[in-house]
Amino acid sequence: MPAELSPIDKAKFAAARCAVDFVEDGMKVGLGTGSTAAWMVRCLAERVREEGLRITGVPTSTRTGTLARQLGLTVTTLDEAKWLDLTIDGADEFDGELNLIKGGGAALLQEKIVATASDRMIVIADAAKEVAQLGAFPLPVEVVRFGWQTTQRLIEEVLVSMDVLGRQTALRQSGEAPLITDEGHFIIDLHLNRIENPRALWLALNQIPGVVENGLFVDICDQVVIGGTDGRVEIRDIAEGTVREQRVDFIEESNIFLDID
Ligand SMILES: O=C[C@H](O)[C@H](O)[C@H](O)COP(=O)(O)O
Repeated sequence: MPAELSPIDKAKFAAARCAVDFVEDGMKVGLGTGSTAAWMVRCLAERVREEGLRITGVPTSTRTGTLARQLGLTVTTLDEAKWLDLTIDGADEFDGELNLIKGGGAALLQEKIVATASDRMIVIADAAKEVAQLGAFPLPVEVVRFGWQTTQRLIEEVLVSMDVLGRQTALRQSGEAPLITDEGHFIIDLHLNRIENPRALWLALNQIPGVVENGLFVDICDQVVIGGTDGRVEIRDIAEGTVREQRVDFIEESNIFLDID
């Protein structure tokens, strides 16, 4: 392993490397977005190269699609694949019930569609992503551009009516301009501090005209794989109620570490 790989990248790699072992020959796999998911795409590509695994990937963003193609993975659209065996993705936060906040990288809409169209969703994360209660990470809400300020006001009204603690909302920027998602929408980030009832908030936000989707994933994730900087990995399964530990080797000669930007 190159010396420049940071401890956090080691943890992300460990989680990703362990999770791709759940992928079997012939599977259709949802490919998440973000820095942890990028490790998963690299690990999957390595398994395809070395073991001749035949898998079809459905990317959840333009950038994941580009990376997957560059690494030689076969990718298709969700409409072509129709239904997936498994989706592996990162998260910004997860709680004890495996509710998630996602969308720090603005890919929440495609991520939620793809994860929902999968038999199973596995989240890969470093330990810092685990929280007792969701909400310290700003909750992203994807909104259509038309009338976005009205939508923002309606979101704030919902937060007041639900007695949510923090109520600051902000249009996400990309440099000087508003960030535009892959689907051509804006993102409004909600700075809430703490979310008492993720399910109620998820449903209430999605009732607002102009809201396309929000980054709360409730009852979608089945398993979380938590990577440690020393290669130790914990696998928690919510349905089975099990916790397992495993160890991942950092293989110095692996090609996987050579194409990191
Ligand atoms: O929109 C982005 C996604 O939801 C990511 O999976 C999430 O932000 C976690 O990203 P990272 O693995 O880079 O922390």
